[in-house]
Amino acid sequence: MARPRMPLDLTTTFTISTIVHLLMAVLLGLFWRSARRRGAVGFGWWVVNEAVLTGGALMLLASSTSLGWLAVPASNAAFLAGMPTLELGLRIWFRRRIWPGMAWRWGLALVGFAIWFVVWRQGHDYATRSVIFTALTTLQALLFGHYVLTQLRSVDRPSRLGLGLIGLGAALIIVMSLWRSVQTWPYVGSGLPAPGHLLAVLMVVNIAVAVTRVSAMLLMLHGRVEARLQAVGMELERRANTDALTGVASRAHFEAASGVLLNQARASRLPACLMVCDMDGFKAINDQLGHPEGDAVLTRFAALLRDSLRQGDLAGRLGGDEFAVLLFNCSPATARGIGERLCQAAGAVRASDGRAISLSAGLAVAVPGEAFEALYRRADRALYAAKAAGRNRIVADPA
Ligand SMILES: Nc1nc2c(ncn2[C@@H]2O[C@H](COP(=O)(O)OP(=O)(O)OP(=O)(O)O)[C@@H](O)[C@H]2O)c(=O)[nH]1
Repeated sequence: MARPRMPLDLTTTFTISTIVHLLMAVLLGLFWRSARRRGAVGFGWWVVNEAVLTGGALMLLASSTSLGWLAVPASNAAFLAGMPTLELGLRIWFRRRIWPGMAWRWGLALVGFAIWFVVWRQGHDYATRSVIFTALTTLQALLFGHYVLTQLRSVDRPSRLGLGLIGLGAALIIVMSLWRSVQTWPYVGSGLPAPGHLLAVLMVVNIAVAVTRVSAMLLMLHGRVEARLQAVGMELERRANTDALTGVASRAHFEAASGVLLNQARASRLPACLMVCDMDGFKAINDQLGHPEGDAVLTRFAALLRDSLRQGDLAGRLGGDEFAVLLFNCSPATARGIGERLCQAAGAVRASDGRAISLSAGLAVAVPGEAFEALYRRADRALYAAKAAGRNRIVADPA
């Protein structure tokens, strides 16, 4: 058989390979430093993965030196460990179980290496070892690709995009390994070196896979950071909208949301009422039993208020012991009934010394097109009328 032309020799191939993996490892390492602060657990394993592959490529370079006896098996071990390390990173990243799924992966890497080692020790040539190696890599890539596919369903964009890219990398490895086997097969047992065009294509695919994988990881990291920022934003919004002590709407949120509900009521010609209520003699609870007990009574009352409302109604704390409820799609008669039941139920809220609380409430029915401020003024006037009439009652604004 004629010796084929060699456009690319082994040393150049391994040198390029080492540089590519080293660059990727450094790039990922830099991102990892910032990702760690944001809690991107698992990302570090991808840096390790790239470092292992760099080590593998470096040892391949050294295989033509006197260190060859150590470098050749060590580099093959590194490449066989590459795929399971990447999957380990993914599993930690997505907080998935590591065992028993990983046992198969590491088992295959170990057994595969043992087979390759025996073949190498028996003195078989490069082409024979290469065919065995590509068969093992194909199997590893198939298992890894299957894992990536099972994860695709359970993650959101852009993690899905990242996983898709990683899956593409695995598919590239499978196609390449099969092609490499077909190309190398005629040389098995011939003792000839690998054909040059094979090395060139391998190199290009190697670079493509490395770049694909690193881009995928960065994309996924970006997705994680975005998701965290979104969660933090939502939490901040929730805190701003909620009264910290009682858990009902804060004053600002109650006013804004009431404005929206009143507009909706007007547009759909539905009745809406505002009820403002204030505990009677609350100051005495604070003065006699202490501020913390006052807080506890406020919290208990707010829970009762939330439980007494229908879906679609809005409860808020306007300040101190004053609460308000916007009753949406609620007739004046129903609103009055709700208010009376609430005043009655308030008696079940007791302070630590056993005293029951009572409630005064003012009710105003929204005039279509009326602004929240005007409606509130009328409900507040009714509340004062309830206080003036002896407390523990509900008074409706006559307008
Ligand atoms: N424990 C507690 N007390 C508060 C809080 N905010 C305001 N207060 C107190 O609540 C009390 C409100 O008292 P008022 O509603 O004016 O008076 P009251 O004793 O309920 O009397 P009437 O409303 O006239 O029946 C004041 O003493 C405030 O200091 C709070 O977050 N926690």
